[in-house]
Amino acid sequence: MLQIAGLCKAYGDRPLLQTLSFEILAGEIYGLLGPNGAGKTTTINLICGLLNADAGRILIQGQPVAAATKRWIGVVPQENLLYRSLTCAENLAFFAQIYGLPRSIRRQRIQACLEAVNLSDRAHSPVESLSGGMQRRLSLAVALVHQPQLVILDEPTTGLDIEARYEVWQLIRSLQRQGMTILLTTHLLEEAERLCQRLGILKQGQLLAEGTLSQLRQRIPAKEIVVLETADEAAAIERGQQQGFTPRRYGSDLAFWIPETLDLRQILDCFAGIAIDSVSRQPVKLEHIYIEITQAQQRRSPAAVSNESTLIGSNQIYLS
Ligand SMILES: Nc1ncnc2c1ncn2[C@@H]1O[C@H](COP(=O)(O)OP(=O)(O)OP(=O)(O)O)[C@@H](O)[C@H]1O
Repeated sequence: MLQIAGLCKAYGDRPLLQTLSFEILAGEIYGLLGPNGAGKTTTINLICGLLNADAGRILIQGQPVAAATKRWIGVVPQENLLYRSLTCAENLAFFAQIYGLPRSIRRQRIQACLEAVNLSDRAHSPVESLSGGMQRRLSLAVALVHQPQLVILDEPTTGLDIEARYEVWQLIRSLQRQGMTILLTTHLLEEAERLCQRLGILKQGQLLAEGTLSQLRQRIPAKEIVVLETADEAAAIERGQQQGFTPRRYGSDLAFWIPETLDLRQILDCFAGIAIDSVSRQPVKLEHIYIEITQAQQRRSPAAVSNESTLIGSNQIYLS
């Protein structure tokens, strides 16, 4: 559906995208992940034809970006681009007109789009009276009005509460069921883990890794991750390494990759003689993989692991 090959883009003399290449298959949800400033929105703007590349190629259904390909794409930008004083139906009518939808089908498309995002009962409500979640759903309806084949969602649930987020996730899945291809950027790794079939991890304009979750998971050869709280971290790191555990720091947590499944008693036995205040065990999650990939360059030694703060949920077991 979408092929990107050798894409380069600089802002002034500052290179941003550096020979970026990836492909999105028809019907999949592809997650483009990466830290702030990695180049995700720039990539989206290039796909939409809002920016011109310095080098490289973008093909949408085999066609280079042009007026025709723009009609195949629906975009939900990071910020909702809605007319706040107009109603939901009026906003959709405006964008339907911009896309040149014939008057004869406009009304029916507007109704279908409102229905698709569960806003039929708010058709005549002004945007400014809608909750944040409803406004986000209306943005999605706007992106669908011209029946695109590729839907691009730039951080679709940032700032939404959990219920609104679930609703948007449900909508995204229903778009996929209807045969649409979806490119999604997000900082919410749980969102990516739940929705995306394949993921690309972008940093400083380069794709550091790409694949399904299970392919990316191979970056961490561990059955589980154990987080220890101890006053004697140096001794714990040394002991962990002697046991074949790989130490990592996630935020302020000292963690170890455990290559086999051990019960709590076996874990404690491995650290016998070291005062351990608590042990928590976690499955390997996308958060761990993402940190491993994006911080690989910064890591100097196993103990000097990153201080970048990332919180990872845990089932903490406190001892005594
Ligand atoms: N028009 C522009 N002129 C100059 N620099 C720009 C322009 N647009 C973006 N940048 C810079 O390019 C870098 C990448 O921006 P971009 O918005 O593509 O990143 P991103 O991965 O989407 O980040 P975020 O996750 O914060 O949205 C940033 O440092 C940004 O400040």
